[in-house]
Amino acid sequence: MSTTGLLETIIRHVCTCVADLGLDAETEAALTMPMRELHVSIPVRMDSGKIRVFEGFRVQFNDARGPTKGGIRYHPDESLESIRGLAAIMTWKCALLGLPLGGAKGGVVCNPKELSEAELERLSRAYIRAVSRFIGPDEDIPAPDVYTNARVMAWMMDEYSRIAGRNAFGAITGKPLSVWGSEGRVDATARGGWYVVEEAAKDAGIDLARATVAVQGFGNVGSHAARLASILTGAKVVAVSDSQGGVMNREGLDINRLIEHKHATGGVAGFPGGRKVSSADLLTLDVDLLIPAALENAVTQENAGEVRAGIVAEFANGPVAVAAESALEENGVLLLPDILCNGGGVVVSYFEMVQNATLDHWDEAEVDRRLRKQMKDTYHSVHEKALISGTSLRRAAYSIAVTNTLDAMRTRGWV
Ligand SMILES: NC(=O)C1=CN([C@@H]2O[C@H](COP(=O)(O)OP(=O)(O)OC[C@H]3O[C@@H](n4cnc5c(N)ncnc54)[C@H](O)[C@@H]3O)[C@@H](O)[C@H]2O)C=CC1
Ligand SMILES: O=C(O)CCC(=O)C(=O)O
Repeated sequence: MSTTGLLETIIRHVCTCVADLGLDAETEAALTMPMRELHVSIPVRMDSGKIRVFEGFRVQFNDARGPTKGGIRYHPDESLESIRGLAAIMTWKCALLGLPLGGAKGGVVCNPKELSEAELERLSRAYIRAVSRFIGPDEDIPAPDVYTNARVMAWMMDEYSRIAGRNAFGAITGKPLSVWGSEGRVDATARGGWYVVEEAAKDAGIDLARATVAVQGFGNVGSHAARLASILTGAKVVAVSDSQGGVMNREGLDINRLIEHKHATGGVAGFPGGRKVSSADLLTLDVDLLIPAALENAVTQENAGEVRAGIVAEFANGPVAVAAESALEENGVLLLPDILCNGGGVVVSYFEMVQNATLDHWDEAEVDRRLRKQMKDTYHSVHEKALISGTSLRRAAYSIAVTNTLDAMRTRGWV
């Protein structure tokens, strides 16, 4: 899965809106250029005693609607270009969901699987030192993304607090509960995605209780998506994969046992309750619902024609390349766009910010009630817009997001 081309994809989506809304070239430039980019070198002392210098990024794409928000990725193939694209996605996601936030994303070029726990902690703290002047509860609030988690967020919050000289819990979200993370953040992206899928399936006349599901990616988003499938909807997960390989079982996979297997062995491959399937073949299995929950560009022009699922729900960011969309559309595949479908993570991150700012703590039922309403309401506003304008859900979602952002930019006198 290539991470290149993501920004071009997002720019194409925005430019379609610019044309739909009849905007001029200067406004298009203001909507497609990142506001600020940090490109940092991060020296870290390794366990061997030697210094290794890592490359890191933080892109703050647009803050017209509020402080910028978005995760931090640790990945060997990370690049400024892909972080730009992901920061742009965050801008449109927050605007679509009506959050008082702009969009950002960060990344470090590294392979966390090759780092010891102590090296990972030193790297995470050093990254925060490198970007600390540009982030903060009122400026830009990082969160977890690919190959980072609540543990990493705790180190980052602690390092930021040391620099600030005070407890700054609200500087980072996705933290552990002991340092005022929010209930429900850990599975919020997957849960929010299912709330969108539930509504879309109803509108499409699909009975999820009889549906089969394939999930690509078995990390935070993918494993919770697989676990919640039967709990929330009764749907049966028949295939999952991660970076090491995949497993399938037409009778349904036992997801709790699969999670145990992944903890014990490091991957889903070799799970005794199913047979082998490659991550690429999983995408074209005969299932009702395909959930790409790994990296960008999983569905491309090359394999889009072979996708047999009736619904593709983008739980990952940018998993369907722009060039693949027409083939999916021609085959009648209903595509649920990322800025709608995976917004549950940032919604509960926003709830975490609100709780931190007001020294409050909401219970899990309260978080879930608010998340469910926000996701379902947003789906319906996108669906209604798509019906009225006769466009895809993606185009309708971008239209709402760009209009909301543009309203703030115009009101502030930027364009
Ligand atoms: N964590 C969050 O709250 C949110 C994450 N996302 C997006 O969801 C996606 C997944 O993120 P997380 O689950 O947080 O990351 P993660 O690091 O927890 O999991 C990533 C998973 O993808 C797998 N993977 C990597 N390459 C693969 C390949 N070629 N084939 C199959 N699986 C592969 C990894 O093995 C791992 O299981 C990303 O696009 C991320 O940006 C979106 C919204 C929020
Ligand atoms: O929770 C957050 O603030 C950001 C989540 C994120 O990175 C994403 O939605 O892609």
